[in-house]
Amino acid sequence: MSTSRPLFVGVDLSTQQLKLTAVAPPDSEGGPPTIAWTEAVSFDAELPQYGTRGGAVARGPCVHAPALMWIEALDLLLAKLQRAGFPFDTVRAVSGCGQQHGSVFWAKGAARMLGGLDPQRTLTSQLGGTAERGSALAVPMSPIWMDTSTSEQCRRLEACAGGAAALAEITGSAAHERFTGPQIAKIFETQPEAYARTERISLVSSFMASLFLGKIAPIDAADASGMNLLNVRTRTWDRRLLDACAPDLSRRLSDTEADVVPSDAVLGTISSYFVERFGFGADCLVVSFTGDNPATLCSLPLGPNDIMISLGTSDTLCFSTKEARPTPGGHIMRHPFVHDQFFGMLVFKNGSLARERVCSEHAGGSWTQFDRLVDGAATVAESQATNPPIGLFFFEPEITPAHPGGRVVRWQHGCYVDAFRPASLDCLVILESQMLAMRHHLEQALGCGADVQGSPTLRRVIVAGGAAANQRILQVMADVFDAPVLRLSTENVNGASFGRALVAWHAWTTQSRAVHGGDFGDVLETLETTASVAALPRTEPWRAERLRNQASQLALLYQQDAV
Ligand SMILES: Nc1ncnc2c1ncn2[C@@H]1O[C@H](COP(=O)(O)OP(=O)(O)O)[C@@H](O)[C@H]1O
Ligand SMILES: O=C(CO)[C@@H](O)[C@H](O)COP(=O)(O)O
Repeated sequence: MSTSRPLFVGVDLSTQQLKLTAVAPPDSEGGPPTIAWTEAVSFDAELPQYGTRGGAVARGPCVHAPALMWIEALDLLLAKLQRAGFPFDTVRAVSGCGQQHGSVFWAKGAARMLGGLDPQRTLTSQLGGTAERGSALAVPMSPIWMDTSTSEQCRRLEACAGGAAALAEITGSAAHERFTGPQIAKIFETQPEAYARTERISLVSSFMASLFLGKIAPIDAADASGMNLLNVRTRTWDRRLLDACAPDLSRRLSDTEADVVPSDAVLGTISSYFVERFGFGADCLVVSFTGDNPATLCSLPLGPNDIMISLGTSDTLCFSTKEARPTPGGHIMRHPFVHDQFFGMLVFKNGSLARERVCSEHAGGSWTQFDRLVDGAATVAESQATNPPIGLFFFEPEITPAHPGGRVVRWQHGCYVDAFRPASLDCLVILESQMLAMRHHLEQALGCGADVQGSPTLRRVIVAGGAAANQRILQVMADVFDAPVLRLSTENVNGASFGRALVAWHAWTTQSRAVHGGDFGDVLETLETTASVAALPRTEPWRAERLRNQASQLALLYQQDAV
């Protein structure tokens, strides 16, 4: 074992990139851990041969990603680190996460292939299949969270449970097209031979863990909550729901006594492939991987009455809750580190990509120019407090509220318009509409009994994700939620991989009974010193009036445009 400063790694296989953060524990006990290294591979730009846009291949409602691209991204990520002199031998533990709900179908023989990889060759060249042996993947294109093609399977699953509310009572969510159970059902129905050839099914998170582990990794409780298959209270598969999706599903999902493992469980040591090819220590631990949203929860010092908003490809809003009280449009999932608790989540699909679209239409794709247009519109906002413009920017099918998409609705001067005057008002109004939509749906969720009390007792919003770099977005967020918006230090650009690096550290110290050993919550508390206020709510009365009017008009647009 190397004697230099130990590092702990978090890997995030999200929608558009594979990212890695390595953290070093604090020099003195009690301080915050520091980021020692970051690296990323962008799917579209660095692996163009797979033809993805925003990390996905879309054909109508079917949105998939090539699982082999994800494998090649790991080859590339580690090769980049190797070229940069990354000290692999100092890594004591690896954990990680992945975009939620997506599934990887391992072909028969895949587990054997994972356990016998040749360190002289890349993962891609071996798992992608060779002349001598087939691919490790039974289904090359993995359905991902942006897929909306499983409405029929969703209705069937709800019928099997006794309705949408009954399914939500069991699994924490009504049936959602992107959830893994309906997706598996569709693969079974449309590709029965591929399903028959499937040895195991992983989530994107447990798929990445499997590569590091050299065997198929178990699914963790937090990410399993996004499948419509897990009884969210007992943490066991609901056999009736499994059978409603596909035959012999249970043995394809787990092979151990427990159906799912805690999201911070130590799964074993790293595969000898990584030891021999890159120089990881043979005793480097692999700690359970989870979904990217629960992973972000592992990176923020979230206190009572705080909410987390992650602005990744999707916009998501999460809060901790002691009780599982599912809400109609939201999700209740197992908490990633407080094992007897849950978290509530609202997901908005038209998040960053919708903002990017507006940015490209009006600002030529430059965020600096976009910001100028937001500022320009903000100077006249005061004069529009009584009858302010508002819109629905549903370019893609929306999750919250459920909407088929392909539609932008603009409301100005009391009527529907095709374009705002000036057209660049889109830049400010999309931000206001997105944030007001979050608040609207949070209030509905709170009405159903979440622990967070809501404005005005909402204490803080803590943000993460790529778009959290944008000050204009955070200012509108602070105004709408009427609460301070905090961000961790700007170098901490990827909360999800950072959070999992912290989990890796905590799991290692707990296992080795070394320095730390306390609660994971204590680790997160040390991060308070790195959090700073990025935006405070502005208090001019006209602004409150504008937002109030926009909120009521938005609720009306929802009703009028309801499907
Ligand atoms: N300055 C900015 N302003 C607004 N959005 C931004 C800015 N910088 C990055 N983004 C957005 O961040 C998104 C990527 O965030 P990220 O958290 O890396 O996504 P994911 O984890 O889903 O791959 C991009 O789609 C981009 O639109
Ligand atoms: O579908 C969901 C959560 O339910 C998405 O939030 C995915 O988990 C993708 O995450 P990002 O890549 O946008 O972070």
